[in-house]
Amino acid sequence: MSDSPSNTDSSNNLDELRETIDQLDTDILRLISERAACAQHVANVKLSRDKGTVFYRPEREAQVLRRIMALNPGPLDSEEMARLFREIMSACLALEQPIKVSYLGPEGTFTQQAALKHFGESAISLPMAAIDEVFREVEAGAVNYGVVPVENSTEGVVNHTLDSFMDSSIRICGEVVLRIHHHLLVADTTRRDKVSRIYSHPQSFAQCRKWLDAHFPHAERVPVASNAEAAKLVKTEWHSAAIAGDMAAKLYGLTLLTEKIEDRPDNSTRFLIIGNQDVPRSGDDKTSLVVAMRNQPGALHDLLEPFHRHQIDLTRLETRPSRSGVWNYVFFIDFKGHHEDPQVAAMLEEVRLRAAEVKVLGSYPQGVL
Ligand SMILES: O=C(O)C(=O)C[C@]1(C(=O)O)C=C[C@@H](O)C=C1
Repeated sequence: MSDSPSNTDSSNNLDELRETIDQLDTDILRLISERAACAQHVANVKLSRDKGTVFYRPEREAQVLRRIMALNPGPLDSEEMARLFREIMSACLALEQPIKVSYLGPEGTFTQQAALKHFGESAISLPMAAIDEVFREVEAGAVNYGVVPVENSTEGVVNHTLDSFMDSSIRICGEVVLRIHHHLLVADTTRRDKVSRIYSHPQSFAQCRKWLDAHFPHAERVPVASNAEAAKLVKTEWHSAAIAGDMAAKLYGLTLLTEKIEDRPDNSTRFLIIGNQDVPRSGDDKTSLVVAMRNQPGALHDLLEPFHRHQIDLTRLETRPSRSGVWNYVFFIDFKGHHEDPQVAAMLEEVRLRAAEVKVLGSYPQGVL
């Protein structure tokens, strides 16, 4: 079949456009390679200054990503562009030092998704069975960093994570916020009209409660240790479904029977990056503290008053029972700013005078992606 004139025009045009793309790809390839070689030089400079240097620099990564987002001319949106640069930096860092990251597993959990979002695909991610194991691995130096969930916008705080900080010297090096989309998943063998049992993590059941009440009021809800575990179980039972995310669906080859069944469309979870390093200022930081107050009237007011006076923006305040005495409480506080900012340092000085104990868990860049 011969091409009509207009087809010939457009195919010539297509050839030309593809040639342009080839040229651009050649340029991008050269530039990424130059960037990677530059990161290798950076590694040598770091090593020549300090043998025990840390290669991963959260504050610098946040600055790189923020700059790219600000410069982005489009048409790709800034988040998409930052994700591409995230992967380039991840590969550059892996040239300097392969980074090992433990996360609350098993494979396919939202925490793994958060770890990949933060560190990129070049990091080596290792699943742990429990939050305290993630802490232990980091403390023991078996991995460089850990990723644990800390709060969900629908379900609130993850107490296990807060409690683990009380007996540990671990620092917070970063945060990452993930939009959480839950799907109803089935296997090829599932009889879709006969679903009588649904597996999921208790938090996910809570986040999809209204949808389940409306669509599966009679199905048995079976809580399991993780969404990935729920996805695995579905493979073995013809009358069961699971609630889990994209990663678990992909990992276990399940089909999305209904997508995005979470009750709140803005459902998101915040994860913390834990490690052994103090992170310098990035220009847009947060700090987390744990504070024990003496058990006396007005203690909470006394604690918060310096924050107010120094105009420091609190982003979270949680109370947990202390482990050292009955009816003693500690406060977990997040606020905007870095502990080296003069205003924050002055405020902390005053809080230290009022509190029985203050521990700075870390100052770290606000989540960028
Ligand atoms: O600037 C550095 O310290 C680098 O090592 C380079 C680089 C990058 O690729 O931009 C890589 C890893 C660090 O975590 C931060 C940035």
